[in-house]
Amino acid sequence: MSEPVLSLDAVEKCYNRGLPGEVSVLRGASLSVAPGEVVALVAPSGAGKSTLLHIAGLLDTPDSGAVRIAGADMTGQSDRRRTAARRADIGFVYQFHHLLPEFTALENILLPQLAAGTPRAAAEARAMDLLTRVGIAPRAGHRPAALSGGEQQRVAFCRALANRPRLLLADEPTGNLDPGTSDTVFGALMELVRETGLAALIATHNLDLAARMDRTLHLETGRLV
Ligand SMILES: Nc1ncnc2c1ncn2[C@@H]1O[C@H](COP(=O)(O)OP(=O)(O)OP(=O)(O)O)[C@@H](O)[C@H]1O
Repeated sequence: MSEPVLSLDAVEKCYNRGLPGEVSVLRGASLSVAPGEVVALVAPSGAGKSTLLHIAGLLDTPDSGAVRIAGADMTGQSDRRRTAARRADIGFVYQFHHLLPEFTALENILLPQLAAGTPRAAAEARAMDLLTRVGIAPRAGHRPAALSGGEQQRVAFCRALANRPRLLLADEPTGNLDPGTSDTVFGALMELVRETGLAALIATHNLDLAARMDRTLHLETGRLV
C-alpha cells in the first residue's frame, strides 16, 4: 500500500494543563489517510474536531504523539519547516469562506499561487480551470460580496486546491449553507477532490455527507474509532 499522505500517531492535546480550566481534548488519537482517499471526521460539538484539524494541518502542535505528512515526521520541526510543509502540501477549507473581499474570485485563487512563485499566466490558467470545474467560471470577475454563499464556498475550494496540495483539510465546508445548497456544493467539492486525486479529511456533522466519503472516523473521548 502506498504511504499515507497524513498520519497521526497517538496524538495527545490538553489545553490549560494544570490550571482550573484544564481540558484534555485528544487522548491518543491515531489515523491515516491514503493518497486519493476521502475520510469523514464526525464528532459531537466540542469533541475536538478543530483541534485535530489544526494539529493535522501543522497550525498547532500536539503535547505528544507524531504527525507525519507524506511520510515526513513533523514532530519537533522548526516553525519555518512546518510552515513550508503546510504551504507546499496542505489546502484548507473552513465553514466560512474567508475570501479577501477587495479581490475578485479569480484574484483570490491567484494570490496563493503568485505567493508560491507560479508565473501569472500559469496561475490564471489554473484558476480558470478550477472555476470551470466547479461550474462558476462566468463569476470569475465578481468580488465575494457579489457571489451567493454556495458560489463563495466554491471559490474557497478552488483557492484551497490552487497550489496542488497533497492533502485537503476541511472543517464543516458546507456547514454555513442551507441543506439543498450544501448538497450541491459538497458534490462539487467531491468531484474536484476525486479529479485531483488528493487525500482529504473532512469534518462534518452531516451523516448524509459523511456517507458519500470513503470511510468515516468518529472522534469520541479523544480517540478515533
Ligand atoms: N485555545 C483553547 N484553550 C482552551 N480550551 C480550548 C481551546 N481551544 C479549544 N478548547 C476547548 O477544547 C475543546 C475542543 O474544542 P474544538 O474547537 O477542537 O472542538 P470542535 O469539536 O471543533 O467543536 P465544534 O464542533 O463546536 O466547533 C472544547 O471544550 C473547547 O472549549
